Amino acid sequence: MNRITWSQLKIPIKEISLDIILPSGQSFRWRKHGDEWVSVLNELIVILRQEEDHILYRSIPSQARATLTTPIDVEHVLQDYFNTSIKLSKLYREFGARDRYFKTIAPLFSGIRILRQDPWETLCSFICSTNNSIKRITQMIDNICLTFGTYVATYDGVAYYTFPRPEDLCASSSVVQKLRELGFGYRAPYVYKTALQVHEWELLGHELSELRGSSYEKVREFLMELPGVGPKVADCVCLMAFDCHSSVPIDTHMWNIVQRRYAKDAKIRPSKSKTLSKSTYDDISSHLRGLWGDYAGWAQSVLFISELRKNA
Ligand SMILES: Nc1nc2[nH]c(O)nc2c(=O)[nH]1
Repeated sequence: MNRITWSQLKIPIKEISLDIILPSGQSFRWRKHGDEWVSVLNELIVILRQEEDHILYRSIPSQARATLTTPIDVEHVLQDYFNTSIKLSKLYREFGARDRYFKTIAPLFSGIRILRQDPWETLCSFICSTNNSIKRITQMIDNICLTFGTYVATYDGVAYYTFPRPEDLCASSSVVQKLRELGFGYRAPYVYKTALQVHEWELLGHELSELRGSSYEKVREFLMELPGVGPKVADCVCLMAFDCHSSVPIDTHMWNIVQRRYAKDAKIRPSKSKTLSKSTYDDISSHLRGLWGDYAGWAQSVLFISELRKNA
């Protein structure tokens, strides 16, 4: 019997649709149990249930933390994670006024917002995302948490773990072999070497989150120095963890949309190739940034998800 009480986060469904956002490739750690979404944030199991005018939430602290005195302000954690200070209906109106195609798509996909995720978890997850499906990435992320993370608690018969920190993933080079066994393939050494570099940077007294507030160009340049991080991975991480709201990632879904809808205006020649040259990538990305403005990455997400669902 579960006696944890529910609290309310005041945000209507048109501002946030959990059923659209949480399984759509921004985070790979949310699980649906009946009508509840469950994950781990800040070492807490967080349980969400969407209602028309608000989200109901409750949490279970990690067993290791249960005896600590300062309780975590879960409402604040969720407001931060869901970027609730950003008003989505206003953004949708602005995108619609700038872009006729967006205006036709938007009514079918309301409530799509960008999550503000932990930088390390996002970086590591998107290194795993190259040439990969959401289902497989989710499986890999489950495996890495189970093997290298710390146990939080069990809810509804499922054990939840934290996402491993960089130091957990670079303790020894045998990590690479273990990651390969967990299905990471050629991405295994990238995860290990990136963990090593980030950990060394942390030992110098830095943390990834200190890059929040830096320009998009600076954050992107930093990320692209890391093993396994190309333009698309860097742009996703910029957008979903570093507050670079104008970042526009271009993958095969976006490339398909661009060829159908934006190629003429962006002066992009159609191509059957699935891979983009650096200059085509940059041209498309900066054209869409110019079209949609400072929150271009939020508009990208609506179109990305519309294409994802079309191909599902
Ligand atoms: N909103 C977006 N989510 C994504 N997941 C993923 O793998 N790529 C993307 C993306 O471009 N946008």
